[in-house]
Amino acid sequence: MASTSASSAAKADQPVAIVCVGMAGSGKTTFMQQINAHLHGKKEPPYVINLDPAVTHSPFESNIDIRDSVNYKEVMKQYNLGPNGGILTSLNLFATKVDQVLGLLEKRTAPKPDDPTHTPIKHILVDTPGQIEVFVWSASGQILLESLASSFPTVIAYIIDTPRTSSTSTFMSNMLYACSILYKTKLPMILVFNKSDVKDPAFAKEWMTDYDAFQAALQEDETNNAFGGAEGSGDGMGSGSGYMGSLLNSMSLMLEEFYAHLNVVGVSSLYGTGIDEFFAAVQEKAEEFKRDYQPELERRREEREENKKKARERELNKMMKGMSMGDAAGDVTVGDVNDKEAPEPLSTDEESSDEEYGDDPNDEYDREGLQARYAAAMQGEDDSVLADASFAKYLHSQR
Ligand SMILES: Nc1nc2c(ncn2[C@@H]2O[C@H](COP(=O)(O)OP(=O)(O)OP(=O)(O)O)[C@@H](O)[C@H]2O)c(=O)[nH]1
Repeated sequence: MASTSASSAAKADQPVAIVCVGMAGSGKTTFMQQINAHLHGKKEPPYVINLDPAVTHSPFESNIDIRDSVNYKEVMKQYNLGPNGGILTSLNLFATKVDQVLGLLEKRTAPKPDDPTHTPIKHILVDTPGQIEVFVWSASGQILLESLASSFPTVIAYIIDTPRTSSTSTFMSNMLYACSILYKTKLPMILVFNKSDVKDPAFAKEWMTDYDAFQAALQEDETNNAFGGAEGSGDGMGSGSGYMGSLLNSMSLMLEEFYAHLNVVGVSSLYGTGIDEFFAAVQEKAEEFKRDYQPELERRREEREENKKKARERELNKMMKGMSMGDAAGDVTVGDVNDKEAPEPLSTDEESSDEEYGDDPNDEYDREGLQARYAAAMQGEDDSVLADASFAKYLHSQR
């Protein structure tokens, strides 16, 4: 599959995958809705994937929705998890279906030269959970992103709440967060300063390009005691200890190199301003992906192939150990991934209940059979085992 993906990724007319990440309240959903509407308005409907299992109401339709495959509330109940654990485990379960997701994507985005009425898909929009770390720092988030990037030019859009980023300290916190996402995902990134109707993001662009301007703002924040804190607030001196100032100062120097790799756009998702600039940045980053990121991805993939056999063995052993611990996890199953345009519904795995393991409690889930099916699945011959309850139990035991 890797070589197919690699060669397909090299095609020039491929759609660009835009993965939207942003903190809760940054306006990620409104932004997604706006770019979706913008593309529909241009008669270039995108392919939309929702990876947020906990979202209760979405103002736009998704072609693939994690909620159709994983029941987040059931996951929380069965595994006795809180909201974040529920999102993480739902993503883990969904990641086992990544091959189906890619299969659908490749099918839907394939050119149809024989059909003159066919509108080619130019953009794939991916919505992610507001708990950024659950997506960016989880193994499943990594699997989903890497799989996407192995088939399509992929760009991260980091949505920032501009009014809440206007002080030097919140700005720097956000930049460090963006920096960590960039280094974790190793994908080109666009900083989307949202809510430009409330606060003009010009200040942020200036701080990112003009060191002196950031210094001046820092000085002002210090003078106004914007950093507060024990030393600064109660001594009547009117300014902080200087610790925050010097920390922010050093960080701004350090981040100069990082800023050079970013595109910055100001948008108002509410009023639709800045969306054209955003898509221009997407185009630029997609080119950058093909030029700079793709060779690195290929190199990493080859490196992984080298170690794959050993890793398979290790994982298999770990899985066997995990399952013989007598895990009492429930019967949560992951439904097959289907999309809204699929002509015929795919079968679900609802039947993959405990009878998969046999009635004999000493059977240890039919180790040999499972081992063989797992090995087959790892070779890409059969992915159905990844969705059954055995694997759900394994995932649970690995949390
Ligand atoms: N003024 C203004 N408000 C906005 C803009 N974009 C989003 N909002 C508002 O910001 C709030 C949060 O927006 P959402 O789109 O729900 O944000 P989110 O990041 O998806 O939040 P979660 O769903 O909690 O992850 C809503 O009240 C939006 O109306 C904008 O460009 N300008």
